[in-house]
Amino acid sequence: MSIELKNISKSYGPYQILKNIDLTIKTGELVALLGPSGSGKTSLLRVLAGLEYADEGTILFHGENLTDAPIKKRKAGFVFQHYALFNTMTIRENIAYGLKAKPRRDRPSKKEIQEKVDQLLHLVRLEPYGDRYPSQLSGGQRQRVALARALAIEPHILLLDEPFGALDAKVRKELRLWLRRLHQQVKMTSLLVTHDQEEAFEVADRVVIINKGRIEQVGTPTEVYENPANSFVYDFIGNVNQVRGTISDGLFTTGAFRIPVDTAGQADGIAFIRPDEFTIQATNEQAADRTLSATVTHIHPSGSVIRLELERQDENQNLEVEVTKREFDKLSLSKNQHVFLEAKKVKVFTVN
Ligand SMILES: Nc1ncnc2c1ncn2[C@@H]1O[C@H](COP(=O)(O)OP(=O)(O)OP(=O)(O)O)[C@@H](O)[C@H]1O
Repeated sequence: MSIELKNISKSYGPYQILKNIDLTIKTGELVALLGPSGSGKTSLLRVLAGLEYADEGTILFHGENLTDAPIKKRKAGFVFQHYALFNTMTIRENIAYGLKAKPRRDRPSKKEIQEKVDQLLHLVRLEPYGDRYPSQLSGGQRQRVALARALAIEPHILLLDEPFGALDAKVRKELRLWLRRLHQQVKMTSLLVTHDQEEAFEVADRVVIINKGRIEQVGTPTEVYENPANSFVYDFIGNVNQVRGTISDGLFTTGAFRIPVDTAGQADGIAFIRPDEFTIQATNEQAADRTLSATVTHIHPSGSVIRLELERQDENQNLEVEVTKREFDKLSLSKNQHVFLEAKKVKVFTVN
């Protein structure tokens, strides 16, 4: 089941919270909607599900116009952050709930329901827990039950709103790998809402970055990480150093650092450089134009990657650099040492 959103807009009173959203989700694709708090992720999901209606625009489910159709017609399975399991029902009963609640003519037989529940318990790896109650499971296990329950009705699309948001970091990590594998098995067209960049990048086929109700970029995790479309996306996805400077006649300059840019004329600019995109030169001479002069202020020796804090010598600015343990040992860096940082990859945006 493919989904197409065309020019979707929505306001609450004077506040426009979704602005001309165009998005296509292909059949069987898992797309993550990623953005800061209040950016409109949940609102978009609700409009898609039929829990809210858009003021403008069209929603197509496999080519069929369901813009004004009620929730039922869209056949969506939901999983929310807070496990809405029925506490007085066993896990089996919880999973079977949606099937038992069907009108008699659509309802599968008792035996079919039992078989379906067995299959789903197997799919979410909870076979031994079918006769327990939700309070006897861990948070992660309960979310797996919630997913099994959502899948029981054989939805056309799966909508996941921060499904692992209430769980601790370790369980979240396990569950997102598990979700990835589950999705490979069931291949259900799915939309995952999250504000966690790592989660979106690890789980999704494609990522949609949303900010203030507008889509900033859509792409595979690699495309978005390697080629952020604008300064918002660069800043939002992962750690990045932002170095302010000026653009003049095709050259971005800050201190002795200069690199060519496509922008013509004069403007203020910001160069974005990720911490792992520097080469450290422990020499006394500046070897290249794209080099910043800096002093090591802190060394955080944490595992195979060493994180360094440095202070620029020509400006009052701190920089963050990451090097492999191997490179760090080779350079034998120490606190207060002066180095040059050569930027291997830089992206400059003009400041509006
Ligand atoms: N029923 C409502 N009435 C008025 N404003 C609303 C309503 N629901 C959401 N909003 C506003 O719409 C904007 C987008 O909210 P939404 O819940 O979609 O954001 P979100 O990206 O899902 O945020 P979070 O990650 O914090 O859940 C927010 O500014 C919010 O205050």
